[in-house]
Amino acid sequence: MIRIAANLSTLFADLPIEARFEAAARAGFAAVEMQFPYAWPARHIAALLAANGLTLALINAPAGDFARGDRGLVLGDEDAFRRSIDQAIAYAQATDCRRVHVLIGNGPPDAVAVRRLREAARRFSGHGVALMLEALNPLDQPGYALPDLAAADALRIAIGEANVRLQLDAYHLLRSGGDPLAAFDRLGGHVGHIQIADPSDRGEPSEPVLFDVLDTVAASGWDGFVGAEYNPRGKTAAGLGWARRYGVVPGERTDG
Ligand SMILES: O=C(O)[C@@H](O)C(=O)CO
Ligand SMILES: [Mg+2]
Repeated sequence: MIRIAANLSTLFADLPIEARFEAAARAGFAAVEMQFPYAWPARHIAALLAANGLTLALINAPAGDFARGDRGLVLGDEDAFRRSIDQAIAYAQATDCRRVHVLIGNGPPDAVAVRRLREAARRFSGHGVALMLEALNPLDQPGYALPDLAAADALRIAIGEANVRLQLDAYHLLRSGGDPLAAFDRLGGHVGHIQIADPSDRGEPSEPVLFDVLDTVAASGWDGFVGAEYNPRGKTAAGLGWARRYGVVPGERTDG
């Protein structure tokens, strides 16, 4: 059975953080992910996970000031990047989270970026954490270092550490004309996390290709999590019908 994780930065986002965890558990999720948990102490997040019987599948490392246009710290000041990795490790340890997405920044990843990411991956490895690389589509995120999965995979290979994995976000791929099924077929062995949203408006999954992706991934025996990283068109709980066939059913939780 495929494991769907509620992205608590986008789902139930109208609720205070404590209520988001409760609502995810009540809706039938056994796992959650968070883009940036850093506004809350790590021990608070850990307590919310424990109280609601949830696994934290993925967090992002701090990526700078999103509102100002930052999309990662790898290409910037070395100390700021190191501090972001320190903070990500502290949160991953406190919450037993095994995947940390490191956003790169705007501009092509150069040799310095490769070296910094290799050091970060080695540090993550000591804590049982995988370093995730995700492509962000150029329509929404012009200038981002990894505009497609091929660029993310090239960077993975250049870094050359076994715990560097791809984060296949079907929304980003579809939005820029990519084919997530072909991508999974080609690179599935290196994919450590998947995310979905409808390509039309980043809302609830409705395009048939997304269900083809989920069914193909489930049939393949791939054992990661699929993050529901979308912006609900209405109340989150009312839009979760799509997830029932993947085991997200109120009152019928399976283990994350
Ligand atoms: O798809 C996205 O935008 C996210 O997965 C992300 O981590 C950047 O915030
Ligand atoms: Mg994503």
